[in-house]
Amino acid sequence: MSFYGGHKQGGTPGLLPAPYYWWEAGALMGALVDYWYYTGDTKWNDVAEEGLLFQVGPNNDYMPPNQTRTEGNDDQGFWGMAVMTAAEYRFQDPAPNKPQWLGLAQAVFNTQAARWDPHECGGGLRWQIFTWNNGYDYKNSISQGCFFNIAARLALYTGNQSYAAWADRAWDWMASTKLLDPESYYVYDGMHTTDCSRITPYQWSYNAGAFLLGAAAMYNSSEGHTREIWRERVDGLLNGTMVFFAGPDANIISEVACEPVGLCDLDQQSFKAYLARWMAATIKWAPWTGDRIRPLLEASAEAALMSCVGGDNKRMCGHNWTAGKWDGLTGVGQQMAAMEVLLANMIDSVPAPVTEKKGGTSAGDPGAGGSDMGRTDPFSMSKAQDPETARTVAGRARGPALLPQHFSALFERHGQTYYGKALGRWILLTNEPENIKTVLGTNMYDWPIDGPRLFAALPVLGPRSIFTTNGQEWFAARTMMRPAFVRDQVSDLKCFGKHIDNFLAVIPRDGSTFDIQELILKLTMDSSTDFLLGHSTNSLVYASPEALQFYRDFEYASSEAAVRSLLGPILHYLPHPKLKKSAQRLRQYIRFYLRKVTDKGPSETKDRSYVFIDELLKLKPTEDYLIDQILSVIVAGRDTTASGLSAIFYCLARHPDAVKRLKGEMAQLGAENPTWEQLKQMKYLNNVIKEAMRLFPPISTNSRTSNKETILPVGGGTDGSEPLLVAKGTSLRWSTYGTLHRRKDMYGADADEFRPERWESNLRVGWEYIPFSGGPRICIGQQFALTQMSYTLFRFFKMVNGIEARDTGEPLLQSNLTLSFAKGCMVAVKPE
Ligand code: HEM
Repeated sequence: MSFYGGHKQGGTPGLLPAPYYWWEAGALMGALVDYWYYTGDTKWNDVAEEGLLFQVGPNNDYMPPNQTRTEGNDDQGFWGMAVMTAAEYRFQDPAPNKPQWLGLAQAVFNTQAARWDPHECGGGLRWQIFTWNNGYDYKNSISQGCFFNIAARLALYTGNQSYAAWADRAWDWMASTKLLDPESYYVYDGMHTTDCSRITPYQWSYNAGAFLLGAAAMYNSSEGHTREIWRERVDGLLNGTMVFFAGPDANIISEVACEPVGLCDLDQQSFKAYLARWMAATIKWAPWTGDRIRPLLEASAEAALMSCVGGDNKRMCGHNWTAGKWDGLTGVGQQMAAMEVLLANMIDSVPAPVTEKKGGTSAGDPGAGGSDMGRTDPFSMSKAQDPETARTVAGRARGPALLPQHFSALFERHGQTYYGKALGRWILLTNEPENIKTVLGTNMYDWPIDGPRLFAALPVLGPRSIFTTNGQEWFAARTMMRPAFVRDQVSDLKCFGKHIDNFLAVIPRDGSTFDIQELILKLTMDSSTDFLLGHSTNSLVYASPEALQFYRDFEYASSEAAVRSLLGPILHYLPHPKLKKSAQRLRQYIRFYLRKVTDKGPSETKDRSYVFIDELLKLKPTEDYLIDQILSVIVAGRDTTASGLSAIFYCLARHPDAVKRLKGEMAQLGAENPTWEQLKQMKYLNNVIKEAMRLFPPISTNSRTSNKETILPVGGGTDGSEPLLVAKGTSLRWSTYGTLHRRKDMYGADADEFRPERWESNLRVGWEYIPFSGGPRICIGQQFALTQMSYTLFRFFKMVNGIEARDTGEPLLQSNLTLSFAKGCMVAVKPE
């Protein structure tokens, strides 16, 4: 502790002096927690607590302002692992008004899961968080190791399977890229995203250790066959770890990549501390490993002690333990490593780590870190930051992370209409139905689609689509499409029914957990391509390579488009060859089917009365114009319907009472599949849909930009009740999610609750309920979407008896072009 000055006057708690990096201070705080755990000596507890809390940052997720400029995922990860240990060992809990250990670890996990990057090398976390930092193009094993380690330990501590699913994902990616060689279990340093097959072959002891402990946690929290798999992996990793043991009996830890040649840098001089720390901890969760690990720790501790005779006080430890003497090096890393390996030998005399159910006291916060997720600007801190514009990389795509409380709090703090700054640009935010009515309805020509809203759609849909045009051009596109959505077309359930059959066929009925959102996304892609083109992608059954490519391009293009909408015009004019290529391929796919019809006559699908493409062709538009509009309708209808359906299942999985009522209503219809007219009559079913779309509106936020100086009816004056003069070029944003749709003055004190019954009373809503928007540009596919959703619900609950939520806590939501569950919607069904 002589190196640490954070607890002294003038020092900063949680910081080591230069040249030590911030991450190593996090590791040191973890070492202090270990010191107390093994010895019972509380001397450094307050120092550790102070340091751990001082560095949390304004969003309580270890992204403090003075570090974020250069912060990597591994840096943040080391702090995350330190607080995870504090929760597991029941280290003194902070005062109730302070962030708690478990919640902090969850915050680190959440922000990192949101950075999972499927676009380069098929997944993984980048080393650096921010684009301009050296190392942003590198995916290193320690970043994955920290993430895997925390996810696995959170799964064990909380029992929540979604953490385990992420640990699995991280493991699978490491194994598939061979960064963690599934044969030898060696863990290599990393790879550049420019060449994902070229691995940097260095092996570091902390990589092996981080995966070893994580695998032990996974073993401990799993059952049956999965448990056996993790047992094998623990053994494999332990075998691989042997590469770090040197000396005559190959039983002394050595940093083999640099130590023998005396070239370990300051960071590397501390790595052995973590291998020793995690090997010892592994024994608690995977007890059979003890027989192999104990002798290694004992020999290493003896050797380390021999090196602790250096420095002026003759008590400083060296780095090379195989030398049998002090090697002339001193530092925090050396001290920490020697201490950890010594403590590790006492593993059998300390209590087992606790879990939430078995003795844990640390309070969790599953949604923690949400307001920092995907922050791309290290200078903007939480208070000034508009969470709607934050970016995240999670699950299937990127999007801002959303927390309803956060939105409401912003309006409570600033008033119902206020100016805020997002990524350096001023925008006007409103939660006033009257303002939204003006912008979308009465005064829509002053508020065209432009600015962020336009930049989202342009790269994929081009400048002539119904989504990117205004005035006459928009009107022409809408007029052309309108006949396609008349009642007869919308009520034709034949085409959709086929895809519902495929959807129901892949639902596991043995009570196992699955992600229903993923299946719904496939369902809506299959049905919308079928409806529009007369040919389905068939992703639920057998997809052709072209269809699969279309699916992938679509996912990629919509996530990139969302990012571009946030970053605005600058990014828009920069070349983006990958996105361009994706958009080209999407168009090519549609062109192929279009040409089939133009060459051979109306679509080959004879069992259907109606195919969108056939109808539009009768109007003789140009090919490219038609492609623009077809792609627009896929964008408009596919993810939105999937988002709505996922929200419905999410809510029903938590409300068995509602499922019971729904099934009661369904029972009155008999055994046949319902007609469109019958579905319309089902009051409760329709209220379920309405209520889920209130809480989780698929288009969670929207915007328009003023094309002249204009007036909004409210938001001005000292109390915001007077008209507000708005300058030309103002971007106005509103949010249905979290604010407008949850206004307590409209929906009552239980506005955050799912209660379909609320629609049975005389609840009269106008512009406070706009999942399908309003005014002349109201969603053209509203009836179509509602029919698909109600039919899906009906068929689903005809097949199963109930649905059960398999993820707990606040949902982690993200908003791309549409709202989705960042970690999927994990459920299980009860067969009829
Ligand atoms: C639950 C499902 C759906 C939701 C929540 C939804 C929501 C919306 C919203 C909020 C808008 C207004 C966007 C804006 O003006 O910025 C919109 C527009 C539109 N929607 Fe939907 N939509 C859904 C399904 C569909 C489907 C299935 C289709 C077609 C098959 C569709 C086609 C369109 C089109 C073409 C527009 C543009 C209308 C215009 O600008 O005139 N939507 N939708």
